[in-house]
Amino acid sequence: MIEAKNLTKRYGDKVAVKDLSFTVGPGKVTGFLGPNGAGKSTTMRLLLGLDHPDRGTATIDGRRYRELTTPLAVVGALLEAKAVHPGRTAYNHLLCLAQSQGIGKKRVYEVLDLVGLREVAHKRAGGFSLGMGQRLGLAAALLGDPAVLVLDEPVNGLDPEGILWVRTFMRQLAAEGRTVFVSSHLMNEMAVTAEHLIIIGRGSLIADCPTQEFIERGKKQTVLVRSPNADELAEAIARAGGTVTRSDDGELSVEDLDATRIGEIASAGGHVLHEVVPQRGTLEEAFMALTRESVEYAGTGSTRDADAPKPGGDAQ
Ligand SMILES: Nc1ncnc2c1ncn2[C@@H]1O[C@H](COP(=O)(O)OP(=O)(O)OP(=O)(O)O)[C@@H](O)[C@H]1O
Repeated sequence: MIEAKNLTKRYGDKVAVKDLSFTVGPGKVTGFLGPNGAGKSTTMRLLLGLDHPDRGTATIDGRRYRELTTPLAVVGALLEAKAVHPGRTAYNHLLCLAQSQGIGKKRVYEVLDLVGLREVAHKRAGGFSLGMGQRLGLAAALLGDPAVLVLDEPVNGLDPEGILWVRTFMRQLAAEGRTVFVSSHLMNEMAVTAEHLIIIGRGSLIADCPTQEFIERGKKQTVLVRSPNADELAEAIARAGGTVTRSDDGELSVEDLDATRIGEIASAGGHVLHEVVPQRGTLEEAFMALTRESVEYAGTGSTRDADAPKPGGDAQ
């Protein structure tokens, strides 16, 4: 279990994280989302004892990182893909980490198997692809068999096969009962990977809820209806309380009634239906709607600031 309580961190005049409180529970993947500069990396650094909060606490299983005597056995972290000496073999890299905390060789081979790197264990990590580097990072995070994993952008830059592998692996780790806390800019990816979301903007909490609930909150649900009897059907739907918008090609967009009810109305009136399709919003739409206010440099239209948000730029 991860807990942030009134976490606040300033860099000079800049408040990177502001009175942020949340908990991340076990058994599911929790996504950590926010626009550029929202404070995600700072929060993860505070959690992992790499920086100190000005106020508040960040704890893992009730203890601050620096209070952990064998941190690898409590929390595994993946912060940067290539934080490995390029001349070192995968095996030696893991062995050095393991030995620093009294973990044996057997576990090194176990984690190499877990991430599918056993065959290249004695190859230099410098020659690894990005995907192999991520696998090695995950192997390192798992060395102490921790119940908590903190992963910063684990699928960034990976090809579809690599993304699928990391997604499946994270879900598997969560299914084993671990707490998996993962930051990402890839909305579509988070929508299918994370069961729960913690969303921040300008260092403050915007949402802490199940992914599905967040998507539904972001967009009013509509149902697309096609029928050769569109006029009569539109009237019947309106009489039943639906709000109907008709497009030029005769397609109906219905709010305030669900697809089942629309099917019943059509059937009762003897109207032929060609299509009844619930239109679900995407996580990206919900995210854009809810974080618009929180984007640091919104609306400047400027390309001068490297930190400026990239609306829609994270779509896959
Ligand atoms: N060491 C630092 N010194 C000064 N300002 C910092 C430092 N680290 C972060 N900041 C500022 O704090 C804010 C939050 O940054 P942070 O990197 O935590 O955001 P983020 O959500 O991880 O963003 P991104 O998605 O772009 O990585 C930003 O405005 C950033 O410029």
